[in-house]
Amino acid sequence: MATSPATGLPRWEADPILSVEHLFMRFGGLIAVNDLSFKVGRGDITALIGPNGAGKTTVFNCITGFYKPSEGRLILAHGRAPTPDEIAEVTRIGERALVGRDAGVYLLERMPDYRVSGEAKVARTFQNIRLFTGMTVLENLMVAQHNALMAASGYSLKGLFGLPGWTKAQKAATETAKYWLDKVGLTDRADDPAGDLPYGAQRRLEIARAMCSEPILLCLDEPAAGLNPRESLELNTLLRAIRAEHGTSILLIEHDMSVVMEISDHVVVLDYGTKISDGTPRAVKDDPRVIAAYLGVDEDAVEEVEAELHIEHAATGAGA
Ligand SMILES: Nc1ncnc2c1ncn2[C@@H]1O[C@H](COP(=O)(O)OP(=O)(O)OP(=O)(O)O)[C@@H](O)[C@H]1O
Repeated sequence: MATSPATGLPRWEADPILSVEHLFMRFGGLIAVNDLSFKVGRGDITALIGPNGAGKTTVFNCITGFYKPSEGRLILAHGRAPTPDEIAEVTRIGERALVGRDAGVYLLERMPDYRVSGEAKVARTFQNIRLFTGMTVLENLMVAQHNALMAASGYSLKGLFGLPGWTKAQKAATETAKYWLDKVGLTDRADDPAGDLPYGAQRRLEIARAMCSEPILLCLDEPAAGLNPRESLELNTLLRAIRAEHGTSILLIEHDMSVVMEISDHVVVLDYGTKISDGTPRAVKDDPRVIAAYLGVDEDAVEEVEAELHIEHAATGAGA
């Protein structure tokens, strides 16, 4: 387990980059997220797991500003860990962030999605791939840097006249795009439409696109979905490299247990919107509540139930 040398505590307790506090998300009468609290350690790979409909994507949507939570606080820390006084201060004054010289505290529940990505530096990918399929692979990575390029243009016509600040920013954006193309093994496909890439390559391109915005926290919604075993292994290597070489903290939703158990430092388990377990992969795997809710459904048991259902369907003439 990754622990803090100073305190011996797990990193997510000693130095959280994200603290989710008493998060609720209600859709009419449905409570999709129910008083959820957990922490994401700086530099950790944290997995959010749970059965279908447990509320994982809703949590992501709250963190990344796509949903405004019904209740709760989402504290993102830049630089050193903020003190409780700093957190209390930004909460009290009603601002979305308090940014000092060596630290910044961002309250994500107060920010729309474009500020979460642009200011708080939280990037995400989606369960269903959302690339610009008609644009080339390289263009997808340049579009991801639109914010930086617009800032360099002074939101004016500087770009059209090729002024030095703009030209420099454009060169830097191209270099960043080339770097990530190389990292995800897509340099030779740079000029092909993104929609022509095989599925696994599109998933890697999505991660590269998210990394072009230089996030401090990368949120990945089922990055291994639809990947074959070789591609899953490559994904593990890529995520480890992102963490090791860029110090980016990673929060991922994943159903593929080989990915979760292999690369996570910390696993948080949801069931019906409530946290049922939180700890190291090993601790969570052995937790009876998790076994009961999720991991414990072994294939034999599933097959038995399915067989029974088929017999019932046949007897009643119902179902396919
Ligand atoms: N926009 C919405 N409006 C109404 N209900 C919603 C909305 N988004 C999610 N839900 C409901 O909230 C619950 C949690 O859904 P969510 O997609 O977060 O689960 P999940 O754990 O990500 O599931 P999966 O693993 O299947 O993707 C579900 O009952 C879902 O139907």
